[in-house]
Amino acid sequence: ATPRLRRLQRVQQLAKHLPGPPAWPLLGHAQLFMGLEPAQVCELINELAIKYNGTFKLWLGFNFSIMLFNPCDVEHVLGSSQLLDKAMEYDYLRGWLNEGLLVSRGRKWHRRRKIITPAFHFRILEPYVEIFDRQTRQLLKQLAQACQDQQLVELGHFAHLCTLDIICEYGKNDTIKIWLGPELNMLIGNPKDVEVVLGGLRFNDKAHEYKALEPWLAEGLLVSRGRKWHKRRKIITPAFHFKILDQFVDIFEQESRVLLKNLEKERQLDTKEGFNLYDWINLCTMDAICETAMGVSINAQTNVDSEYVQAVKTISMVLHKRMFNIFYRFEPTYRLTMLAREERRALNVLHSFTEKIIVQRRQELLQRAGASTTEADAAADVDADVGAKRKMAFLDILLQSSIDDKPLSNMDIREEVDTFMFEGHDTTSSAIMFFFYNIALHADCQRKCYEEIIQVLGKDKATPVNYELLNKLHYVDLCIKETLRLYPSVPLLGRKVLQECEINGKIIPAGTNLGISPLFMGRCAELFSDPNSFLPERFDVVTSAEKLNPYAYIPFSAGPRNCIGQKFAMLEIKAIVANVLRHYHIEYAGNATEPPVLIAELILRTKDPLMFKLKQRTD
Ligand code: HEM
Repeated sequence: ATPRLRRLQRVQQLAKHLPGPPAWPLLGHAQLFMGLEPAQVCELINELAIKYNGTFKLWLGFNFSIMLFNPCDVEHVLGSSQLLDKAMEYDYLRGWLNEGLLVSRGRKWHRRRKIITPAFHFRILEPYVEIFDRQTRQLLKQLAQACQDQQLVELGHFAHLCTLDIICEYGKNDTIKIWLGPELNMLIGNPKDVEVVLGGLRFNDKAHEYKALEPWLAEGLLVSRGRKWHKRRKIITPAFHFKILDQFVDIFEQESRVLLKNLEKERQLDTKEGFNLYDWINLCTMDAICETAMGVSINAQTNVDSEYVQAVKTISMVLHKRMFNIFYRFEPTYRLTMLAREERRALNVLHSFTEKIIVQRRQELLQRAGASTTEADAAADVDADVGAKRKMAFLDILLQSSIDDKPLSNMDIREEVDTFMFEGHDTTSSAIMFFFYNIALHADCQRKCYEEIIQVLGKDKATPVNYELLNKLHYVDLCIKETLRLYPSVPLLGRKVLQECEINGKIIPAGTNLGISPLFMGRCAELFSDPNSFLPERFDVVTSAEKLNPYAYIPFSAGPRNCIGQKFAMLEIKAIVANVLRHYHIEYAGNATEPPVLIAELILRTKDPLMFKLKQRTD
């Protein structure tokens, strides 16, 4: 027998004498845990501990564990200087923590522990107490408010915001480091450093967190790197040319008309608590991006239950969870979760849909290339079975592009189209929702927006918006910019340092993650006067005294890897808000004196939905 087999035989021999539930061949006790929710796993372990008097064995396949609940046993293990190595389950942490103190062993652990211990000396901890105190008071205020409102208090959430505030406290105005195990993260808070990072191509690689996007977006523009990114960016840039955007305004117009119908139903319901505007806007922006990116209508606004719409919603939820919940970060354990199963199902729907459209459109283009001009024109008017229409700039440009004289494969195109789908709808809907929130709270701003819209578009509500008219909405433009300062749709950007480098005198080691927060910078008093007030005029180049630093205001990021879709986004937002505002006066139905609790995930959102009421305009 091999040494491994001999070891297993020995384990099996000794295990026989230990208490524990009966085991199945090969599976061991794994079947006991299959399909259980995390809370049920804890309950089961608790029951087994009681049943077997504090000590029991568990076979998970060939993996043998003993669970110890008896204080004498616990003392023996934790008090020992021999039993210092961590269990196999900790290996999943290595992808993130590498050999940080938590998982390291032997001599390495000893040495590290020795040098890290002084960092927790009371003299070092003492100055932190003031920060804990201040942040806890803030936490208490939130809790007191929650009790007053008789809400159920979700402590975990408040605690999370409190720790975020502590980090921001350190980072005020500057660049700070945060160690997560051996992984160094730098949070960059000053525009000079931001300029070095975003202003060139040296820091073009995205941070580790973006990996969660790969199952859906593969190597699309948002996550790709190096030469691939360069070449793709070059061929995609023309897709956002103003002549192409001009055609899309029709789509924005049509989709906002459908939105108006849905809003009218909500207005007629006229409930006391108002309604969640975000959900309707999100469906509207999903319709708009689907039609502009792929040329097909999914009719999300009229068919919320469609498989594709549900899959987009599922995948957005999965991405949020994977990026921000540590339990879903480690691939091997993640693969076994229900979430992973949901993700696989949703990806299958999304990828098959995109592929079908690409294949079909490629064939159409080939047929048209081989046909005479009149035949081609006739074919151009026929919609295919998935409802393909003629305005297909994004997909068309990709299909007609080549890199190194080779056309892009279906997979190449799919990743870019999926990237548009992802980047192009939650971002704009978040911006539109916060826009309405801000102007609902600032009656004067709402009035000015409305007056400008009427002045530019005229009184006839049936007049469609177009590219030229939207560009004349100057005051609306200022309100959108100010909204994105206070509520940037992408609250955090991350880059990875591949080689040791210098940022304004600071030497940054290779492997560091760089974090830049448009949300934090947008509210920094050193960068914006009266930062918490909604003051759209600050962006007016003619009247504003404030000179804005392009690296302080970065909702669309900045530099060569900025948002490629920003002009598209501004047009779409303007088309939707202009159409809604000329029909309705917007009222905020929540508590206007309390700012919403923000959750800075992949896309900025509020803890509770923002609720609105609408009043039909009769003038
Ligand atoms: C208010 C709306 C939007 C905001 C605030 C926004 C913001 C951003 C930000 C901050 C980035 C940089 C991300 C990073 O470095 O990790 C980005 C990248 C990107 N955005 Fe947007 N975006 C918006 C709308 C759109 C739309 C409508 C589209 C497409 C139609 C789009 C397509 C992209 C793409 C493809 C990238 C990746 C560019 C690259 O890496 O070269 N975005 N966006």
